[in-house]
Amino acid sequence: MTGTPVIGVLALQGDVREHLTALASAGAEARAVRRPEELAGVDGLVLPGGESTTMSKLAVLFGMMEPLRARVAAGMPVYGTCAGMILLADRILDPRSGQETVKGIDMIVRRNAFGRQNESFEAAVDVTSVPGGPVEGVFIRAPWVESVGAGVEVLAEHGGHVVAVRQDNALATSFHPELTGDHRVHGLFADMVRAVG
Ligand SMILES: NC(=O)CC[C@H](N)C(=O)O
Repeated sequence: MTGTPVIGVLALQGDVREHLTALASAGAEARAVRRPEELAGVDGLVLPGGESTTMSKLAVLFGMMEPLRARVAAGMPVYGTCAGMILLADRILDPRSGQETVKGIDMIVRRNAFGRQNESFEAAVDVTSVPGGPVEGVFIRAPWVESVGAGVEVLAEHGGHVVAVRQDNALATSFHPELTGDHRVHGLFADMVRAVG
C-alpha cells in the first residue's frame, strides 16, 4: 500500500476514542465505524474493549454483524482487544445465551478468565513481532485463550495462559494497549494493514 492506511474502530460500544488516538499515533488515518457504508470505506478495523455481549447485540441490531463477518472472511485486517478478542473467537467457552461472534480466529476463549473488575491488573507482556521489549498490558475483566487451532500463531502468554494471537489477517490481545502511551501493538496492526493494501 502506498500512502496512509485508513483504519476504522467499531464504534457501537467500548473504548473507541483511545483506539482512534493510538491508531493516529501509529501513522494511520483513524475513523469511527458504525454503519455498513462506513465499514466499506476502511482498509482495516479495530474491535475495541467493552462488553462483548452488548457489542454483539448492537452489531446485530445495527445490521453490522453480517457485513463484519463478510469483510473479515474476505481478508480485511482486523484487531480485537479484550471484548474485541472475544468477538473474533470462532468459539466462546461460556457464551451468554444468544451471544454471537464475528469469528475469524480458530480459538476458544474464556470470558472474564482473569477475574472481576476489581481484580484488574497491569503486567509486562512479551509479544512476538513487537520489537523493543515487553509491552505494558492492562487486563480488565480480560479473557484468555483456552485453545487454538493449527493455523493460529501464539504471540504472547501471561501466567501460563495465551493472551495474544494472530491468524492470517486477524490479531487479538486479551489486554488493552490503547490505554497506555505505548502504541507499538497498534503499529504492528498498521503494518498488517499496509501489507494487505
Ligand atoms: N475490558 C473488556 O473488554 C472486558 C470484556 C468483558 N469481560 C466481556 O466479556 O466482554
